[in-house]
Amino acid sequence: MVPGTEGADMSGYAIQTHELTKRFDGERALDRLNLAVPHGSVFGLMGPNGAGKSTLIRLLLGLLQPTAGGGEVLGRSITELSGDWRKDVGYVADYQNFFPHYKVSELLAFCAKLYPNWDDKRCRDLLDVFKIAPEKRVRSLSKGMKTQLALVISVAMRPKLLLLDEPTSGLDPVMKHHFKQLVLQVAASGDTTVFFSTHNLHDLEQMADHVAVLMKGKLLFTRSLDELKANTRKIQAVFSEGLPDAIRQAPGVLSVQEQGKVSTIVVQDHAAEVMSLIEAHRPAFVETVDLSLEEIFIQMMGKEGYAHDAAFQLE
Ligand SMILES: Nc1ncnc2c1ncn2[C@@H]1O[C@H](COP(=O)(O)OP(=O)(O)OP(=O)(O)O)[C@@H](O)[C@H]1O
Repeated sequence: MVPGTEGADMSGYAIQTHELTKRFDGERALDRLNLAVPHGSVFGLMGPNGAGKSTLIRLLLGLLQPTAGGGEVLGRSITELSGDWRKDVGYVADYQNFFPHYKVSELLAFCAKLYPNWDDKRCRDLLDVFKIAPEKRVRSLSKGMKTQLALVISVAMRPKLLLLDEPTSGLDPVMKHHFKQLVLQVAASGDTTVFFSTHNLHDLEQMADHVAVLMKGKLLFTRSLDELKANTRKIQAVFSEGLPDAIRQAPGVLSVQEQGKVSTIVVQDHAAEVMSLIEAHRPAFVETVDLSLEEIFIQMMGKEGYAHDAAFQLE
């Protein structure tokens, strides 16, 4: 086994799901999800309210049982009852449910006994960064402070996998920054896979190297961010007789906009072929322009028949 890949399955994925399905009262919250999260990646799962993000994370943790299909986390089946492997999984939920009457120091002492890889120095350093006073009662912390405490615990346990459910939603801008920096530091070690859900495109762009979009329980697409950016191109071309139909209908064309004689063509995965086709039709002018992640998402959502604003927000 390659050093540092302990806990990944033989195919190098920290998380894999196979036709994973969850119904609540007959309603499908997750619909035949096939997802593969590479070991060591920072994987961002994007989706609007009710898309199924929390349901997926709770299934991965074994807090819910699937209606059909299955999956593996760190090479172990998510339906396996033994909880042993979960000591390697850090989890920051969208709502923290710690023992409210404990002091922060008591909660941390409890965690230190629970997790075999607990790193006390790391824990103390992080409490300083987030300015959480150990003598405070957990119940007296604000929602954002509880989220920070959950991250401190999840990082101090030195997890192989860190699952974060909309982690930055209750944090102020300064704490959001610290939080993201910390997650990136953890990920940079290469030993920890980070899987986080978000509504926010900027979080995705700043943190993730792989992305997936979930809508109404279905996976719309999943890709590495570099690949997504490299393989999606905007081509602007001027044709004296207007855009030929052969180009409009070419494989990989996500959208076409025409303003006067200028055609703007967004193409995915087939940019070289579309470019050759354009040149064969002798345009008066042609150039290729990079797209921002926001533009790429708008295009891909449009291709799947969704309005982009239904899926994500910008800050
Ligand atoms: N315990 C439950 N019982 C019944 N329905 C549920 C339960 N948990 C989730 N659902 C339903 O499953 C669907 C997916 O919910 P989920 O919480 O996974 O979405 P989400 O993407 O995390 O949303 P949000 O961004 O608002 O947190 C929703 O329609 C929700 O109402």
